[in-house]
Amino acid sequence: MALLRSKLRLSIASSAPLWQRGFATSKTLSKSAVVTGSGQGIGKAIALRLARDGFDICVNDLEVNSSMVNNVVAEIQSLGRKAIPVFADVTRLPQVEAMVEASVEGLGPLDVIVANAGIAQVQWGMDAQESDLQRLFEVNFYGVLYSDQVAARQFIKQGSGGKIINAASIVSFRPFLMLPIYSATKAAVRSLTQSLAMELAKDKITVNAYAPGVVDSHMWDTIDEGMGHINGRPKGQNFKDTVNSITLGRTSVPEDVAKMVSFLASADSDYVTGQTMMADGGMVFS
Ligand SMILES: NC(=O)C1=CN([C@@H]2O[C@H](COP(=O)(O)OP(=O)(O)OC[C@H]3O[C@@H](n4cnc5c(N)ncnc54)[C@H](O)[C@@H]3O)[C@@H](O)[C@H]2O)C=CC1
Ligand SMILES: CC(=O)C(C)=O
Repeated sequence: MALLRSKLRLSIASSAPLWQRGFATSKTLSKSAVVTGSGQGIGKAIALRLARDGFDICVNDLEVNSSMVNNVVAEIQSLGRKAIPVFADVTRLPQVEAMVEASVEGLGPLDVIVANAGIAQVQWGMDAQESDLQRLFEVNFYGVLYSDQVAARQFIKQGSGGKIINAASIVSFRPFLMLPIYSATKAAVRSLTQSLAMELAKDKITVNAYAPGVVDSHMWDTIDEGMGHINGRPKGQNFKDTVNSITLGRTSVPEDVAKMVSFLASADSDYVTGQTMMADGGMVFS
């Protein structure tokens, strides 16, 4: 029965064009998604939202975060969807390859990858060292590129297209003071998203990115603390201060971002590619 189901999934996946496949619900054949860096924060919210949308989820993060990952997996399973934990460092191509392989093995054909894993570092551009550049670009750019490449190869092998969704930021459009190298990595992700959209359209693969504004997550805890070291503001103040430049008058929560990613992962976005879509409460108007 399981074999039949997986053969059925494969034949549906490979025979119907993406735009005819529509949404899966828990009662229909499911789709699957890999979400990198989904042990916490925005990635976790995306993983849970996509699970609610009907996806089975490969939950990825670094092994050091295994307990968080296992909790996300359990939460998804309690929603009635399949989930598997895969510990992989997205800066290492062989680990990304093994991650996608494990996802296909455990959950069936891949439909969506969300290249979400990222890190930030507060500093002045004038102080940035080679090791800072290396670390930030390795995770935020190489990690996204490797995830996209490996997923795209899998989509091409399956022959039915797919959706690549990258983590950009509003700093892809306009850098934040004290986040110069981080901002440059996110501008690079926006550019890569456009290039791969052009390159992969012939394979029925769309490539888009989401650009959050200020999101209450572990990342902003570290940004707030780092900025505090530079400008002396007390803990939490740099985060709070951002509200002054948010049109909707509040910082965001990971679920605000997950709603946009849900759209980008759905059939409703089939005619959208090469876009970096902002979910920032109106901080940057493009
Ligand atoms: N928090 C914010 O305000 C914003 C975040 N973003 C982007 O959204 C994405 C998610 O951010 P948050 O959830 O806020 O961050 P977070 O720090 O809360 O979570 C990021 C996750 O990525 C994982 N990760 C880091 N390096 C990894 C690696 N090499 N391999 C696998 N996993 C790795 C971390 O362990 C962590 O669990 C990032 O790409 C970030 O740059 C963009 C705009 C705003
Ligand atoms: C961390 C980040 O990208 C912003 C815009 O806050």
